[in-house]
Amino acid sequence: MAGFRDIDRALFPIKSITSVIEIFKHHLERTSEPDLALLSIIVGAVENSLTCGRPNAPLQICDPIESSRLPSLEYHTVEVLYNKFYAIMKGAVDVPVKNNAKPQYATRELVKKVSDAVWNTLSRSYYKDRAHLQSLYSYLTGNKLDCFGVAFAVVAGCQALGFADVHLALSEDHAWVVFGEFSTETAEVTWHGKGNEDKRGQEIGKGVAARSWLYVNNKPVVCTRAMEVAALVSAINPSLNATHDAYEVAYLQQELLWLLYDLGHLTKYPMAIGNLGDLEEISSTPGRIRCDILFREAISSARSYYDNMHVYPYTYQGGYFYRNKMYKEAFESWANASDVIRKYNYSRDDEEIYKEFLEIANELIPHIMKVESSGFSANSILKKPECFACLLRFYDGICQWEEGSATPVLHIGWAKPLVNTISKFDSEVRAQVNIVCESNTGDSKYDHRTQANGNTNCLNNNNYCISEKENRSSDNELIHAIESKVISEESSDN
Ligand SMILES: CC1(C)CN=C(N2CCN(c3ncnc4sc(CCF)cc34)CC2)S1
Repeated sequence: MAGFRDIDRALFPIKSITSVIEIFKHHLERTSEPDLALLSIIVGAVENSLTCGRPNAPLQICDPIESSRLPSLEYHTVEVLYNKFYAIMKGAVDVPVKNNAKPQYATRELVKKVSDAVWNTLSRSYYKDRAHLQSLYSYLTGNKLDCFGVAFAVVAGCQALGFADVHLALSEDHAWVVFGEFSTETAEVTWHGKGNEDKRGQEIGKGVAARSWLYVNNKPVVCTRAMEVAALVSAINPSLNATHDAYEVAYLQQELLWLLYDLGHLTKYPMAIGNLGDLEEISSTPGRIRCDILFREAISSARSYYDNMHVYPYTYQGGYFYRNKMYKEAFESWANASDVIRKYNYSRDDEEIYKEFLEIANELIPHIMKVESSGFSANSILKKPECFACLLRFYDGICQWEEGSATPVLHIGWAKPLVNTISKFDSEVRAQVNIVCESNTGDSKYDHRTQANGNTNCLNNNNYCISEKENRSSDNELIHAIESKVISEESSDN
């Protein structure tokens, strides 16, 4: 088999987390390209045995990493699964072999056939959002995959068939493939969300779909083979249940992410850096950079390589500040996240990021206001105009997200916490927020019609800009405008 080399064989049977890391090291450092199917089967087997295993297995008191509760993973077990995967792929596509030379680039037809091969071997009905359905181990032993897992399996299948041009493309909530001589062809290979007809085989949205956050304005993470390994490592799920993680699985994920980080394979992968930051916040690795630095690196990666069109790097950072009671900094991260989403039109495929902003606006910020207004301190954020400015920028971004969208974002549930939050700042604090107006900046999302008022709403920390024509001279008018929206909606609701 392509995947198995003597060195791999020598590392079996796998009895420890350390030997899994050795196999990844070998594939990443000493092979032309890492074998996605082999690595996914191995981590899937390890994750399965430590998170879905027998609940009352005798808890051995032992070194959790060297001789963990891991039942030893035999070479034969992995070999059988690997051969099964290869047979499914080989059977699905009779790769035309002309004068013994297989075509070197994949075609849309081939990609669709591989996607069909995976699709048609999945269980008829299962809970798609369940944990531990992301690996080829889950696919080959249980015929179950989540939506990311299907996309990954297609790329691993194309690799097994010898098509080195097929790569995984990742947005913040969807996955597809790129292929062809210049990686310019794109194809849907999996489903997205609930109750949506899948678009498998079609190229990625050019039209109105392209303006939605789901396709990140055509700035997806286009993976190399090593970044595909980073994606399968990011998809490792250490959850034992709703409240506990299997610490050996979390340790394995953290060590593998550091290995990929040191080899430079996370440089263009903001979410993987963010995942590593989350793991480091829980349990920091001695001698490694701090988690807050990692969150900053994720943001600069998104700004450098993806035109700052990704939201999650700012919500990784905002979540960290919030958990560590650094509320002023959290407001700034969330305002920066809002500056990203304002550039998009809201579409019904964007539920995940909608829920993210809803939780920030209606749970996290109100919680901060509650704790800040209970204790009296001169250092309170309620005394800081820059905090008020960040909040206005945060809300303004969501308002602009809604503007020009076919689907509304805001409803009465948003307005009450919003008014409640804004009115916690005294007028002399609010008055210190400098309201200035700037002209239209950057290419507008209103597909190049000038906006009704000819200006873009924009705001940075020390000035809040509203469109001149509306010219709300003070934010009191803003509050009255919002309150009147609340009242009018309440009356229409009754
Ligand atoms: C700030 C947060 C709420 C914390 N975790 C977040 N995520 C957890 C990890 N996520 C991811 N991490 C690595 N790679 C990918 S590719 C992808 C789209 C489906 F394929 C998601 C995702 C998604 C985002 S965002």
